[in-house]
Amino acid sequence: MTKLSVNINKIATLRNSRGGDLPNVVQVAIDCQRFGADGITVHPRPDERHIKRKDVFDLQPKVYTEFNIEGNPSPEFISLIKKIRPTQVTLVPDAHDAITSNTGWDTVTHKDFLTDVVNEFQSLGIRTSIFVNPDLEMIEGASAIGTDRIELYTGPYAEMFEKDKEKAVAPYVEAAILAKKLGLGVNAGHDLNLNNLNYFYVHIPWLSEVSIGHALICDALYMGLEKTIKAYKNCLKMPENQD
Ligand SMILES: CC(=O)[C@@H](O)[C@H](O)COP(=O)(O)O
Ligand SMILES: NCC(=O)COP(=O)(O)O
Repeated sequence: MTKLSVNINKIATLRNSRGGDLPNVVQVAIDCQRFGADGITVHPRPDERHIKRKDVFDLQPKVYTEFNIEGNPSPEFISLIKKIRPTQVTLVPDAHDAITSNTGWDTVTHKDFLTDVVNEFQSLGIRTSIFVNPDLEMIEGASAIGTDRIELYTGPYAEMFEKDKEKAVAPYVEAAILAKKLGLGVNAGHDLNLNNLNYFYVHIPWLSEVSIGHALICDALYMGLEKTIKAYKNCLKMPENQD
């Protein structure tokens, strides 16, 4: 079963816009889980533009599904993860001023650094995932590091999907096949939405998890959070006439 982890960064964006506590990030996380989310993802960035360090501590006791924390493994981030002990940590190479994640790791150049970080988190019983582009050399590099999973950066897939869906998904299928062969779990995320998600899932049905935030929260403005989460979960099923 492919799990849906709801990224609630944008709930924090809305809350921060007025400086109060509305919407309440913890209550939304509780409700997302009640509505069927298999996990909650947050990405506490250094500038705290949305999810703040305090949010992560407030969320920790209330996330009873899977808690996935994403971030660039700075000393501050590593310290936070060691205190929180989430289900999973997803390592992303984001620059501090990046508007959003826009590429995966060079797992060859950064092998030694990432190996140390992965070993440290795994020694604490935290599942590790490394954010990568669908580049076979980078998948092999991730395997050499010893990570539990990779997360395929699906921004380019989403962009190409609108023009040529077969061309969009092809490199991801190849990367996911290699990852599976190497014994890596396969997560995916970034710019997945109700339009492109099922096509991606049908071509890579052994996906462990998709983490989705921006489009899901935007859809919820029109459909409501419960109906939206159910709609995204429904995309993670094979069409009825296809076994
Ligand atoms: C790693 C990833 O793709 C997501 O965490 C994405 O970076 C969301 O971050 P923002 O919500 O800050 O755009
Ligand atoms: N890892 C991807 C994620 O958590 C959410 O990305 P997006 O759906 O906000 O683009």
